[in-house]
Amino acid sequence: MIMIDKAASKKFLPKKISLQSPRYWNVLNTQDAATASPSENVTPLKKLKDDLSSIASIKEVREATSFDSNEHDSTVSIIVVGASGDLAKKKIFPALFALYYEDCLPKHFTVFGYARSKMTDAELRDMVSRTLTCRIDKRENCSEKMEQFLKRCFYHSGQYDSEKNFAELGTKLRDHEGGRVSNRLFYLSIPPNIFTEVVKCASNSASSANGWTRVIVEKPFGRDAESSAALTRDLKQYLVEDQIFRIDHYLGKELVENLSVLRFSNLIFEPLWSRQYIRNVQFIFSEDFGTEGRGGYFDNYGIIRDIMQNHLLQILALFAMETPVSLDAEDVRNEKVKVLRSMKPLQLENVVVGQYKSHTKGGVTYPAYTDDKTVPKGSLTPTFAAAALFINNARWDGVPFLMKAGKALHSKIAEIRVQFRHVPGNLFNRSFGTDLDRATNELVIRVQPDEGIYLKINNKVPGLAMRLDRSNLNLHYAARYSKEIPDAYERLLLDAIEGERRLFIRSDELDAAWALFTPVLKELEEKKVMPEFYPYGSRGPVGAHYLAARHNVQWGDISAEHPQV
Ligand SMILES: NC(=O)C1=CN([C@@H]2O[C@H](COP(=O)(O)OP(=O)(O)OC[C@H]3O[C@@H](n4cnc5c(N)ncnc54)[C@H](OP(=O)(O)O)[C@@H]3O)[C@@H](O)[C@H]2O)C=CC1
Ligand SMILES: O=C1O[C@H](COP(=O)(O)O)[C@@H](O)[C@H](O)[C@H]1O
Repeated sequence: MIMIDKAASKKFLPKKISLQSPRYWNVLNTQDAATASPSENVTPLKKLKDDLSSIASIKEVREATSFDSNEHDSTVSIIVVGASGDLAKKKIFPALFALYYEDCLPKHFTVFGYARSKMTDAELRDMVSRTLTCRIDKRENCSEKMEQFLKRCFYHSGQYDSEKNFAELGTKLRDHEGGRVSNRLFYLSIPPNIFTEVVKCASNSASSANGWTRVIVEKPFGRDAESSAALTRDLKQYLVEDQIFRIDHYLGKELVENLSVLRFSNLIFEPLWSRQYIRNVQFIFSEDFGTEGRGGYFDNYGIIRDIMQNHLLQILALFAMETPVSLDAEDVRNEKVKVLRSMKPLQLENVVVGQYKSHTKGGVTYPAYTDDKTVPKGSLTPTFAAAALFINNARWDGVPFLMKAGKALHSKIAEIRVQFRHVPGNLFNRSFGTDLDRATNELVIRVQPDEGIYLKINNKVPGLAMRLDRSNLNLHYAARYSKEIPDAYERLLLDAIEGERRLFIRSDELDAAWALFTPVLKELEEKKVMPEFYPYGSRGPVGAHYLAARHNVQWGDISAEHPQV
């Protein structure tokens, strides 16, 4: 067995990139940055911007600023393991094409699909071509670019536990690398029960001999603290932590990435970001479709593992963390871990679970969760959950952090709602009638769809009377920015290629996340807690409102009107 040479792999571990990445520098080359006010902090970057002022595309910036003098002599091979599957078709190949389209991929790159299905290169290209679209705002040379991209895509059929098949893949990769320094990124887009065998075969028989080898691991990372720790232990027989890129695609979403910018580069928010001014924070995820087609996977996990333990908890950690020492991956992840480890153990009494049932509306009958043939009859798996969490630290003591996630609800939305405290001794109390709660400020960060940030403020209605209403200071992305927002997988794939780990989950973060949810998940299962049934397409179980009310909270999305321009 050829173990990964840890010394060698360390040697090829990437440089610290973070804000040093040319991609991040390029931000300052945009029209918006040109309007940034001068400050000491900006000076070195401004200088860089000036130096780069004649450079137009991201690719040119990458080339002009490359730290790596060997970049032109090195190759990157991206191996999509499970290439015949849903995620590969839906997200990974389209994201790779988008990066190619934007000239963000290295000069020498190759994409290899790997799966058991028999396919020729041409058949893979045909499959991939059906999934590709061009940017809405930039359709020039689209078909030409697609053709060029597809020429870089290849396929190798093999078993997931066959070192021989991976060695064959390795040989093909070597042929394509043509003697250059070889860097290899394996994307495990396969069911989790085969992660370890694939990593074993890939590392033993197809890892790079002279460059880096990285592995992107899709969720789920286990289904509780023990299985997650076992998975990490198993992977670490073949990889060092720095080679493992645990993906949580919510961290790649534009508005989630913007959270730190909003907090740490605007003086007006950070001083308010604590128990002193914030009454509660809400993390809301809802989908207007059920688990159709994924019931088999979902029934073993449920909504708490599928959405809360990872996507929503990651957002919470970013929201609540202290200011990191820097934006380097380790500094940011250190702060996130501290938040997760400061959380009060989640009690069953602070959790509500639900499951959707069939509902007929406008002559259309929508199925119940258990109507899916891949779901066992009588399954108690929650398709909805709400939870009240608390952070036992000086900044957040006593502030309820509410989460709500559900499938087959009335809308598709993901948002963060920050409800501020009442204005003490408010002079305008009488102008609001009796519902003072409605007069508190609320900051809404709409992660998707129709990205935006708006702040609900009280405002005088123009006229001779002293009448107040609630209005929105509204940053609506579609109106403000003409550029299309990249898909989360684009950002994360590019980060993995560049060795930027900030948006990937470190093993101690994962342990802390599971430590928080595992006891309550076990209790739900052991006690066979009955989910509250809610009709497909509804707003979910009323239990979620009682839970919020017990913590003096009203869900902000209930009466929400979503402002646009
Ligand atoms: N689909 C999605 O939207 C999301 C998926 N994920 C995660 O990404 C990974 C891939 O997801 P997805 O593409 O939906 O998965 P699929 O079920 O489509 O599986 C991907 C490929 O793996 C192979 N495969 C499937 N089942 C097995 C099995 N039991 N044993 C061995 N090989 C198998 C198949 O390829 P072949 O038969 O050709 O070898 C299949 O095409 C999973 O870990 C999933 O949890 C995460 C977030 C969202
Ligand atoms: O990880 C998952 O995310 C999707 C939702 O992702 P989005 O980017 O479309 O919001 C969810 O549907 C799926 O159940 C879950 O596994």
